Amino acid sequence: MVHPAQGQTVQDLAAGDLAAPPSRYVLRENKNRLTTPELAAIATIDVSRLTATATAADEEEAAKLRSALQSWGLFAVTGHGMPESFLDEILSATRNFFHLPPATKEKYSNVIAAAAAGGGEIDGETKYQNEGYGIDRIDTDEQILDWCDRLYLQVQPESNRQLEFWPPELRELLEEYTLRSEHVFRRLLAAVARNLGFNSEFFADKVGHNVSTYARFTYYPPCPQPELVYGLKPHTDNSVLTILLLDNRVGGLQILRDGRWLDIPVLTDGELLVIAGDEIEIMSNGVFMAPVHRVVTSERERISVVMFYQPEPEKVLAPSEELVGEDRPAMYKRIEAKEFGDGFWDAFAAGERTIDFLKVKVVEQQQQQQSEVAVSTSA
Ligand SMILES: O=C(O)CCC(=O)C(=O)O
Ligand SMILES: [Fe+2]
Repeated sequence: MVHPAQGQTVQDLAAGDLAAPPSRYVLRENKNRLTTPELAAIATIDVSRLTATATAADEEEAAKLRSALQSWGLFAVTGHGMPESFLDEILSATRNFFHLPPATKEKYSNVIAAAAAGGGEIDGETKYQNEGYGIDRIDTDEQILDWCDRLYLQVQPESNRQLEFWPPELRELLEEYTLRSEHVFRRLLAAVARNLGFNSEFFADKVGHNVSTYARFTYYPPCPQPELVYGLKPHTDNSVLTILLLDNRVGGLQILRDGRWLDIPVLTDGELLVIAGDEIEIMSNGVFMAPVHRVVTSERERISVVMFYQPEPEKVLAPSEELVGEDRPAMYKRIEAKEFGDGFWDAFAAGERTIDFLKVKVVEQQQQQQSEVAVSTSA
């Protein structure tokens, strides 16, 4: 059972002049920052140069994209056509939203029936819905909580928008950002397909033309002892690709590479970050891997605005047949995009990757069978 008081936002908690974070947030082992991580040397890709009729110079950009996806699974993006002033406006509006009085933000609460059910306490437990403002879902008393609050909204398809969760001061900006960042997503998806030798529409057809897009505005309050907590625990994204607009003042995003955590540098103003998600890993049969990443906090507040591009719910996620062969067996089982998406939150609360939590990866089983065969033949 989860104590209802756990539904308190981190921002309210942090405003209470704490000497140390409460134990629910404190990591059991020091998994966080014993040493100062190195900076990740990530590539910057000019998306305006990712075209189907590429010149030799543009081919270089496409090659850079492939190498970035295969090495890091993440890269910075320029040439997206959005003015720096527009991105700044989104960041400022996001900061302003989180600085509104608690009672104003409560109107968008992700606690189910906050008003009707007396703070959302149902059968002694706090119930959360995905969309809205608050903390991420708590499933168990053992769960170590992340040092962040968020506003989570479905932005596409438009017919699925639950506008009662949309703060008026973010609405127009989000509408425009949704259109513009989908353009970037589509361009990248086409380039990723061409990179693997397919036509531009190859992945677009698989994910559908009516993608499910979610926006996550995250606020990481200043933390009195940042080394004890996660801003956001290690995870991979539930997305084909994720487009991130990051705080241009404070870093904190880290990526796991070869067993070590590396800092993603604060981006140059006007740049976006792109991360490969679980769905592209499955569809590419592991040619492109979703990188494990996390956020560490500091004594300074930090914000991010993240767009997750997911396939239409009824689409089936599976390794593309063209990428499966004798030398590369299918590494993932087929799974409906909706089932995969629903599993994400269970997995996230449990601190696991959805791919592992839902047992979508099959390669280990095959390897296990092979090693069993090896053992029985050598015996
Ligand atoms: O805030 C960030 O920098 C990254 C957030 C993130 O990884 C996510 O929302 O999935
Ligand atoms: Fe993420």
